Amino acid sequence: MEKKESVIVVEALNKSFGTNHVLRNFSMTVQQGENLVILGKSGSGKSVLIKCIINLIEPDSGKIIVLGQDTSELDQDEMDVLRADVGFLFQSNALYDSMTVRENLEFPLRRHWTKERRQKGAKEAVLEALQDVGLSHTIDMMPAELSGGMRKRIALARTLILRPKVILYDEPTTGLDPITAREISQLMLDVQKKYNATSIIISHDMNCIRMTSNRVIMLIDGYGYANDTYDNLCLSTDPKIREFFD
Ligand SMILES: Nc1ncnc2c1ncn2[C@@H]1O[C@H](COP(=O)(O)OP(=O)(O)OP(=O)(O)O)[C@@H](O)[C@H]1O
Repeated sequence: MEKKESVIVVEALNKSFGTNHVLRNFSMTVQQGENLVILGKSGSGKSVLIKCIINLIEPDSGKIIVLGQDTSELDQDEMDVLRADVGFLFQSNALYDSMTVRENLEFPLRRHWTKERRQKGAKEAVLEALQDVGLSHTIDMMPAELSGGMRKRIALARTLILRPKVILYDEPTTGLDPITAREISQLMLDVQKKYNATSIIISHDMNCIRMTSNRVIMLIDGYGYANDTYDNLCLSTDPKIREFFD
């Protein structure tokens, strides 16, 4: 089998808040081009894990390597550079309501691109990102004029505009109707294919997980309880796993 590069490595991660031991010796590896789903009950520590990976929360112990760099060794500037390679799709979408779609998409370029690069490439970058999510016609619209599914697509376009090597999806289909949720899942697959991006997806939506995952890690009591494909987990008779699939 082809040996792929590890894009994210988490080793023996521990994180507690007082007596609440959220992550206990948690380890995982995400390979280049892979869509990895983290599945766990509410409060199981999925968001804490993602926040540790992008250094928004400091772990108590353990090691996190993102794109070959040990995040604990990076200063603020180096972390900012790394964050440009790690796109985050927030559950809330986090679009700016007072800006048009175009301005929302230009926003990350202001922070991460030089002025010269912006002047040369911003227009094309916005157009391509909108094309990727099938919403070129919304360029001059305001977020309030868009449906929930369209806002999610625009938020994804804004994530894609910096061509991230890694995309972190936080419950990408929550709050959407089943048909729109399916369209977003398909779009996530299209993005994986087009950009060969590596993704971590936090989700409870079993349809989304079935469609998008190459592998699923189940986070239970702070441990990586199971680590397998959706299809294999589906066949498991373990009651803790069945809880999610029945
Ligand atoms: N900054 C914080 N301070 C104290 N406790 C926190 C903090 N952030 C998270 N926690 C606690 O860590 C635990 C895991 O929270 P987390 O948000 O990671 O859960 P989750 O699996 O993402 O849940 P959900 O699916 O509901 O979003 C919870 O008990 C939460 O109260």
